Amino acid sequence: TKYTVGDYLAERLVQIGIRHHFVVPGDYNLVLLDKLQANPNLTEVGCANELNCSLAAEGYARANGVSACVVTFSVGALSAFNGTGSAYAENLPLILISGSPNTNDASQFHLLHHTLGTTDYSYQLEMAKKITCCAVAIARAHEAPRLIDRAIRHALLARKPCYIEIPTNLSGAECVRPGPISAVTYPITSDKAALEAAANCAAEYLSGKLKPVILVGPKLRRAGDGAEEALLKLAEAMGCAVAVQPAAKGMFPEDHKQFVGIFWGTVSTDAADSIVHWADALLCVGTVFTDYSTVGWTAMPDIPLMAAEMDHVTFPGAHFSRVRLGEFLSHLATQVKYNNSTMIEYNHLKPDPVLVHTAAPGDELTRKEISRQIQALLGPKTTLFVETGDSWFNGVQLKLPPGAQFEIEMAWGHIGWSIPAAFGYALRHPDRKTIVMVGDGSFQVTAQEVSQMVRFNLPITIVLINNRGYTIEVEIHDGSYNKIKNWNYALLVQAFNGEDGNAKGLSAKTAGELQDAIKVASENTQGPTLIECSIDQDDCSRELITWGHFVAAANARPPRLSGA
Ligand SMILES: C/C(NCc1cnc(C)nc1N)=C(/S)[C@H](O)COP(=O)(O)OP(=O)(O)O
Ligand SMILES: [Mg+2]
Repeated sequence: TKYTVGDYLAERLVQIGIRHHFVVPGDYNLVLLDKLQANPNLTEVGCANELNCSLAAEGYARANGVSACVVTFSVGALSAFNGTGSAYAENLPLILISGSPNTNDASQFHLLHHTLGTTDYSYQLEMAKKITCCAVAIARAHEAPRLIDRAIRHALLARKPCYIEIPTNLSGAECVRPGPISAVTYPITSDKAALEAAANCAAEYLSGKLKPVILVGPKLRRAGDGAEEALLKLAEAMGCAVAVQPAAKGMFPEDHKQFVGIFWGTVSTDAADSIVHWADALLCVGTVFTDYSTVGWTAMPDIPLMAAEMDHVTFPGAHFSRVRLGEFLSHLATQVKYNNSTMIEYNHLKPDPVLVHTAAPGDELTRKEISRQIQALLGPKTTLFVETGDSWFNGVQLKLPPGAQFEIEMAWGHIGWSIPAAFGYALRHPDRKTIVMVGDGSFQVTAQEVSQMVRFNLPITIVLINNRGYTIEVEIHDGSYNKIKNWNYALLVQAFNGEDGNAKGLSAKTAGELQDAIKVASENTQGPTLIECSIDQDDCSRELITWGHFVAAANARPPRLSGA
């Protein structure tokens, strides 16, 4: 049989480490789906809609490093653009692949289904260019190898999504076999001279400081190439305090003696903000300072920052290009002087462990009791997904034991992300126990994907916190729009079982009922277990209220008058 464009794409996806591809079929991509399915190393994963499909691919990329989402033209792709936006904001190489019209239609001025009803079908590619690092449309089969390789290479290098558009009559067209995958995957290494100079200059800069602190951000993990291990080496070579941004929780071991907590301004944990504000040098590694991570700009560090990024390093008086993060951190670790002044100070100021109250079984369920019981679930093989909402704050406060992982979507912040994303992640990590903390409002956005967890028998535990509405929004700015129709969430999940599923849907109103439900969940190894936890609608974290206050203030800044 002939080797085709679809076979080429399938082989490239497998060569870069993809084993599952997320799809919603449509008549523009059916031949392509056949070709992908024909590759024995790919498992096709159907999703209920393209928003969830793209978010499942986003979650898969967190586990696998790269992912693929295959949709049909326009009606599919425009929804998948949302998960693609998430991959862009969260620095994940998601490969968005869309079927498109037959190559003969444009020149015949045909009006087509699934389009805007004009004869110009180029709008999708133009839109994709804005939300990916590389967007290509294959017009003739012989261009496919060059364009597919280019898009995938850009995505892997930039840790950003890419877009590949394949006309419905080209997926089955003849194509040559791919060349060595190294041409697509080989990274751009540091320039040797720049690496040397950057490490020496940085060591010099730090040696002139009395109180250096390391602040870890979410791009540390996204940089790959051993950056997390290199950071550990550097931290131990310096002996300084290491604080972590909320979106980077889990990227530095929380049982490490130099871990000083999550730095999130006035809603930091473990007084991390005190030691960050005490520092006279802040080595920011892969950090992202947004309005949300700086609590409405109230927590923007006020000293000049030293920033080690994925491919460059800057600090007062210096900039070094083409210096890869992992290599830079490793090299700097051999040059820096030991200076544990910030750990000495931190050990004076760190707060004593707080006594966590254990509710009696008959006590009405509270947010704190839910957190206490989830804390007890965390272990070396667990991964906790925390959804946008008060789950961010409740999740960030939890302590990660060695090996426990944490996933949050704090840059894009699409409510509902956690359900499809946890599904995609768990497919790639069947060896781990995936737990989701999700609010009622978020769950309503993407609930359908629980049915894929059923289909793939994934024992994901979903802790649904039902506080009757959009509480985070209530705290930022309340209104009638923050009320939602309540569902019977436990019953809904049982409905997803159809005639053969193993999902369990439970509800808990007391501490004892939650304890019992968690036991059922831990024993349900053949499917997802959703536990609906009802709490008072005003039972939210103090951090949410404080953070919401400052974010609302930042949103309310008056427009700058022209010329003012
Ligand atoms: C509506 C919205 N954000 C606005 C928003 C709207 N649409 C999308 C896709 N993403 C968003 N973040 C948010 S955070 C809700 O409070 C979430 O409610 P819920 O899941 O119930 O969590 P909490 O009750 O803890 O807030
Ligand atoms: Mg809610």
